[in-house]
Amino acid sequence: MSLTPEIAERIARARTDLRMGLPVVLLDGQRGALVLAAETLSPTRLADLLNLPGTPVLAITARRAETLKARPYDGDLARLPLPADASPAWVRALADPADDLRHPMKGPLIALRDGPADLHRIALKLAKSARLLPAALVLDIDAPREFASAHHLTTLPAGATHTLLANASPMHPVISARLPMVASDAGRVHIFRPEDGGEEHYAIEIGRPARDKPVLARLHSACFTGDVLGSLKCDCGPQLRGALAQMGAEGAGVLLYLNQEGRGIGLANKMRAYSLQDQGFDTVEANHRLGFEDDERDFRLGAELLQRLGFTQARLLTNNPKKIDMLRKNGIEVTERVPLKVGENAHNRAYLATKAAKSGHLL
Ligand SMILES: Nc1nc2c(ncn2[C@@H]2O[C@H](COP(=O)(O)OP(=O)(O)OP(=O)(O)O)[C@@H](O)[C@H]2O)c(=O)[nH]1
Ligand SMILES: [Zn+2]
Repeated sequence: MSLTPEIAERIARARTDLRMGLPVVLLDGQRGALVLAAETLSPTRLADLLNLPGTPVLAITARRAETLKARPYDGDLARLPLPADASPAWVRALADPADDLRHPMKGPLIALRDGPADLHRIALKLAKSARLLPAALVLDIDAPREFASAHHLTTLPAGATHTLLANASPMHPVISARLPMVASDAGRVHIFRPEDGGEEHYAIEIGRPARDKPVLARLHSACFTGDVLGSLKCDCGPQLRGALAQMGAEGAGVLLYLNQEGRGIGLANKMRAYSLQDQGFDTVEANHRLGFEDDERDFRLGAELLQRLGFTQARLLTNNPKKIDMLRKNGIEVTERVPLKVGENAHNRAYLATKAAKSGHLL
């Protein structure tokens, strides 16, 4: 009945469970697996996990496996069996690259070749969507439904979870209100909320842009450090203010403020990436060492929000061709790329050069 949570709602619960260090149970027919996030694993929960029948494995992404010199036999991930005496420090050292340079020899790590990896893949997707380090402990268990019920654990059907995590959740408008800003007196903020319990996103409309003409638009990804603190490590703050100023000067535009902090890895992971950058890695290498792709954002969201606001054509303020491709693939005609070159300084010059060299940004 409708008072029972649907799968998207159970996934939202599962994210919270994993962030608190609780296990969740993935179900696949008669099979099932217990999943715990490596980042939030407590010593007592690890001890109890090791006391269950079977050998838990640590699933890590192929990116993290590359740094650890483990073979990702499953393609996009590697499964590392836990030694019987595995400690929380052992798990932590494999999941978190913070101490890689101080303790470089973690191996040799022998990854599993045989057996299915589908539940491990879902476990990693769940950890990423919970904005945790992408590393998860997975243990196949017998009678998974009974186990989950006895221990009050959230259960998720594997197939449907995989599908839902791969698709952007529908967004719904919540409220909009007028907001006079430095850039324009005629500002309006719209709040959108996804169905899956994820982050809300905002649209800042300047003036009343015509719906039947290309709108001056910006897809801005949240950057707490740049937008709020005035960080000099990136160009986000000046880009945010520059885009709003241009919309104010033209009298019309729409800026989507997408809460995809740190190119979609979350603020804690972005600060982990900054800590690796302090050790000498560039922005792309740091993401890879953490186990992430260079960019984990989903720009389908931008297309959906533009459409919800009634726009089908945009003049896009960006230096990132991937944003243009994604909008075009998702039903928005990008009639023009409007370059947004502001905020270069001595601290972010290398960062901007790396984005141009490795991530395809236009100079
Ligand atoms: N993971 C990670 N994220 C970063 C780093 N520096 C900045 N960011 C994030 O990168 C994103 C920058 O977003 P945008 O400026 O919208 O995107 P862009 O891909 O540079 O494209 P354009 O600015 O449109 O050319 C924000 O979410 C920042 O939080 C970093 O070193 N590592
Ligand atoms: Zn930034």
